[in-house]
Amino acid sequence: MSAVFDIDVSLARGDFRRQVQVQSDARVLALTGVSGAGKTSLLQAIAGLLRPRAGRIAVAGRTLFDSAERIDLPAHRRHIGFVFQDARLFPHLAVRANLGYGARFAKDRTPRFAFDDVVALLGIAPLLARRTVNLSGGEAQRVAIGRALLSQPDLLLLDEPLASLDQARREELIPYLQRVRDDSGLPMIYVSHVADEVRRMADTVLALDAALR
Ligand SMILES: Nc1ncnc2c1ncn2[C@@H]1O[C@H](COP(=O)(O)OP(=O)(O)OP(=O)(O)O)[C@@H](O)[C@H]1O
Repeated sequence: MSAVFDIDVSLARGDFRRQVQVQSDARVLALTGVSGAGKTSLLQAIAGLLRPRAGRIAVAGRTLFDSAERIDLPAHRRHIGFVFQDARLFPHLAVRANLGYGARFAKDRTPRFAFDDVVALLGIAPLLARRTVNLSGGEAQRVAIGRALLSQPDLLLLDEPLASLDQARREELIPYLQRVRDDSGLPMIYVSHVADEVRRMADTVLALDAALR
C-alpha cells in the first residue's frame, strides 16, 4: 500500500528552487515554514497550477504528476479543493450560486458531499440568499470551504485559511475546519505559520526549512 502523501519534487519559480520530499500516512498534514519556504508553491504543484521541474506527486494512491512516466494530469482532472487565505468568492453571485459553482466541476463525479449536508456542516443555511459582499470574513471562508467540498474533491488543500481573520473570527472558524476534517474523511494539507492552529488541525507536521537558492 502506498503512502497517503507520496511526493518527491523539485520546484522552480523565478530564481526560487527547492526539493520537497514527503512520505506520510497521515490523513491531515500540516505544512509550516518561514515565508518564502515554498509552501504555497508546493500546494500549487499538487493542484496542477505550477509545473514541477521533475519528480512525482501521488496522493491516496493516485499519481497526479510523474515526470519519468510523463504523467501530468490537468488541474481539473486532479479533483482537488483549494481554500485560499481570502475566500475569493464571486462578488456578483449570491452564496447559493457560489456554492453551485463548485458543483459545476463535479458533473461527472459520484457526489460524496450533498448540498444540504455541506450547508448544515458549515452552518451556512441562513446565508444562502445573501450577497457575498456583505459577508464577514469568517462567513465568507465557510462558504469558500463549502464551495470546495461541493466540487467533490479527493483532496483538500487549505492555504492559511485563517490568516486574513482577526483572533475572534479565527476561534469561530476553527471548529468548522475541525468538523470538515472529521466528517469529510478527505486527505488534507493545511498550511499555517501558527503553532497552536497546526496542533489543533493536524497530527503530523511537515516543516519546510528556508529554501536554498
Ligand atoms: N510568480 C512568481 N514568480 C517568481 N517567483 C515567485 C512567484 N511566486 C512566488 N515566487 C517566489 O517563490 C518563493 C516561494 O514562494 P511561496 O509563496 O511558495 O512561499 P510560501 O512559503 O508560501 O511563503 P508565504 O508564507 O509568504 O506565503 C519565494 O521566494 C517567492 O518570492
